[in-house]
Amino acid sequence: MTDLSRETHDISNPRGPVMNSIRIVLRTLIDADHDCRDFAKIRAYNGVHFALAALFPRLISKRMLGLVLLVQLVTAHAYTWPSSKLDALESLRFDLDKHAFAGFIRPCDVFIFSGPNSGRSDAADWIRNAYHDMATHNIADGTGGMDGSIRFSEEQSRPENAGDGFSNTVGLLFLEVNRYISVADAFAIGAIQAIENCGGPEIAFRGGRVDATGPNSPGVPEPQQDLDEHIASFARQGFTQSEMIGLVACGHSFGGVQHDPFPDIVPELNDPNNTQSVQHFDSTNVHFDNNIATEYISGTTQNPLVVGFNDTTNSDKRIFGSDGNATMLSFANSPDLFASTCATLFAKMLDTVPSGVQLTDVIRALPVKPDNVQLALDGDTLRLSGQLRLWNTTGDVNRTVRVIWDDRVGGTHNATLAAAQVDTNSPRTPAAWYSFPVLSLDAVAGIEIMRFTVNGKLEDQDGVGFAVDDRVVFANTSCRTSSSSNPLTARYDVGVRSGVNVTRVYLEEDTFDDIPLPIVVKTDFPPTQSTTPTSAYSIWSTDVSVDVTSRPFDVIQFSIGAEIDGVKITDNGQHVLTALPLCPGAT
Ligand code: HEM
Repeated sequence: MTDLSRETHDISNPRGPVMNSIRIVLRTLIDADHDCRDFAKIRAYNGVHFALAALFPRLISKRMLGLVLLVQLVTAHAYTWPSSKLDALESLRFDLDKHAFAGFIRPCDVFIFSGPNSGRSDAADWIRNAYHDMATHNIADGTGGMDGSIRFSEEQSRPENAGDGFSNTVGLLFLEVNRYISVADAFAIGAIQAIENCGGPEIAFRGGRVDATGPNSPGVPEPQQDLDEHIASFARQGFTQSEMIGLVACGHSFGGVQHDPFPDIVPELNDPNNTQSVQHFDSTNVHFDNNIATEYISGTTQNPLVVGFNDTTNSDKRIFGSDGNATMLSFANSPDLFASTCATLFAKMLDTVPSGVQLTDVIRALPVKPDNVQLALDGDTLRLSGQLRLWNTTGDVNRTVRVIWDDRVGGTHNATLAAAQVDTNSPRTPAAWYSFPVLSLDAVAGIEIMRFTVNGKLEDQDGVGFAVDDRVVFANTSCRTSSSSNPLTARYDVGVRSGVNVTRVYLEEDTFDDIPLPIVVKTDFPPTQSTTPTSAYSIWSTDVSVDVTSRPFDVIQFSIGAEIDGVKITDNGQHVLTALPLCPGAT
């Protein structure tokens, strides 16, 4: 029997209650490197061709350039499902309703750390959090940037990071961190969702930020610094003076300055509708709009960094006025210009990463996306379950959606999906969800590829299809070996397809190390085929025992991983231990 509590790193309560709660969220690892597209290579390839074309126009045919352009267009718009990392990033980026953090920014004035009327909002905290994470960047030496370093208490305790907005943000956004979603990617998506969900423009998102393992050098601008210091600070971060004006105005479309961390800027307001005494930057502090500029230009602004009683800390006044108000005037005159400028600047801010970090292309929503597709072995049958998302589609009771799948022996089968729900709450784009019926597949025939039809129109990823891996699957004979609540004990069974070169099978448990960074703890299955083999699969089994004394809030769940021909795969499943049935005879 494998004692997971001993095999696991000692992660018991490394960072207090927040870390305890984040460990509830368990998902999958960087092992999925086999299915990550190599964007670096594609970009390098394209770059070389364009450079050659510029130098030797006759050598590179128009046709070839057209091909390169096409490759760029395609890679900028979609990726091929499945890709564990891109699927997870795409989901967090677009499926707001599927993720816990939607409730923290919807409606936009939610501030879950206090009752209503606090004057604060999670949305404003998340935007400021992203800026302060990025603002340590040094364009000269490539250090700092969006790398999640603001999660370290050493960084949070610096005067430049005054207030509890960062610890609040880290606590909430860590809920979405896992082997596929770095802390910094979660911070970036959190800021994007806050902005888009609260009236802001659509912001291009690239994934792949790499988390720092310790705090960065200080470098976030502070209000008492003078204009030259701010221009120099933004230049060090990689922003021109006019970009500085824009980015500050865009960020300060949300939130305000609190009395508590900034008593020299904002007095106690003694307002029951603003219990944390926040003097807001504009009159629409939980909504993105150009009021930050119109109120500034019209002279009605109450922005505490413009009309604060202490002129030393009126940094927005100095910054906004540093080009004779030209930029702010243009923003005041055009909400569209303000929105498009902010979309560009926010994206630049979020894409400012330490040198060497290679971000993906902009991640766009897949028009047709299977979700949570799972296979489970049940005797001689494979049970296929899952969902399908149709993007940018409203509910239509008359729509017929079918799944078609090819098995391994030349057969083709199909079934109709049931309409499940329509998400209309995404900031802009509705999505219709469909559920697979319980599908029983002959285990010997297995499954290779799915396709879908929507009202008869074929959706098959341009002929590639949607691949399903039936080589190593969870087996429904898995069960709890005792009803004890501590330790929790179970036997996990996995079906390994006959004839497949499987060198290793293991349970994966997503958790965090002491840094904290997401890790996957693996528990190997002994390479024996102990229980009755089905005609198509042999069964590998392992016992687990988990001492939950130090992790009372954790959901103990595992995914199934394996190495086949030296390549790691995972089912990305969430096989919850307490959801397993009791084994026959167990008490
Ligand atoms: C010279 C540059 C900047 C200075 C001196 C500055 C200063 C400040 C100060 C003193 C606060 C009050 C914080 C609190 O009370 O908790 C604040 C809030 C905020 N800042 Fe800035 N800021 C700057 C640039 C930016 C930028 C570039 C962004 C984003 C793009 C940004 C986004 C925010 C947001 C969203 C808040 C509101 C936070 C909340 O209400 O919880 N700031 N800023």
